[in-house]
Amino acid sequence: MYLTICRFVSAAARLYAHTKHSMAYSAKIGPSILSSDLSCLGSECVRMMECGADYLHLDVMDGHFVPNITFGHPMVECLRKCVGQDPFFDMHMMVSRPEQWVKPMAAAGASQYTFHLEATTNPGNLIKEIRESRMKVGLAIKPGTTVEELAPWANQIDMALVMTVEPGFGGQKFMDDMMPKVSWLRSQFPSLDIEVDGGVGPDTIHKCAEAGANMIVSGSAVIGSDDPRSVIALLRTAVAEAIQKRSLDR
Ligand SMILES: O=C(CO)[C@@H](O)[C@H](O)COP(=O)(O)O
Ligand SMILES: [Fe+2]
Repeated sequence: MYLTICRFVSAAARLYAHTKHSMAYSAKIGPSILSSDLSCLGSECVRMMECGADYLHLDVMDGHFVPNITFGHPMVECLRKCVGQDPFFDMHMMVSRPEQWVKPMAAAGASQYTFHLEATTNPGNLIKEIRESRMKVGLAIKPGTTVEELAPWANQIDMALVMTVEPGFGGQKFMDDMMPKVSWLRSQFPSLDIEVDGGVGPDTIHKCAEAGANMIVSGSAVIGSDDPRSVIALLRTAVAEAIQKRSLDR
């Protein structure tokens, strides 16, 4: 009897340790507010947080790196004042000179600075500058960039963003053929935060979750829904279940 209890306790401890290790990352849903009524950005951010968002994904476009213009750090500063200190701002910097906006974005209240690998010749230096500005570091790749190009930086960043559309516009069709990039990254970097962005919603979330993404950006599917709270919950459940399954399979 004593032996049976000991075996049970040690198996439970192993399972706990295993799960704890593989749960180094968790399911997080970040609505992209680009899809909302841009005249009401502050209240839309508040509404998304009230609907259960884990973070807010803010798309900055400069009309040069991508063929569209959105907003810059003055808007981020206003949004920070509007929502308070708590919400995590993931800045998706679709800009040609990402070095230029590190300090202004940090001062405006950005939490994470996600820049594009294609936009800089010196990712190492940019990573250092972002850290010195006390923000987390995200590194994004466009659909045409291979994941092997991102890999050398993966141990220095907090999050890798695999774009699942060509950056520039919300409401585009999800590109399934980006999923092997996510699977490869998950296999090589088991505890890295991996984000997907573009065309992600209830119809495409399972592919992202199974491939190993844990940070999910969703614009039109969440913001355009009559019930954003349920969509956010559905997306999070799909990702959490996939994480749990992976931890049991290992
Ligand atoms: O960065 C981008 C587009 O460039 C995204 O963040 C989109 O804004 C997401 O919107 P949906 O594709 O989910 O509608
Ligand atoms: Fe984005």
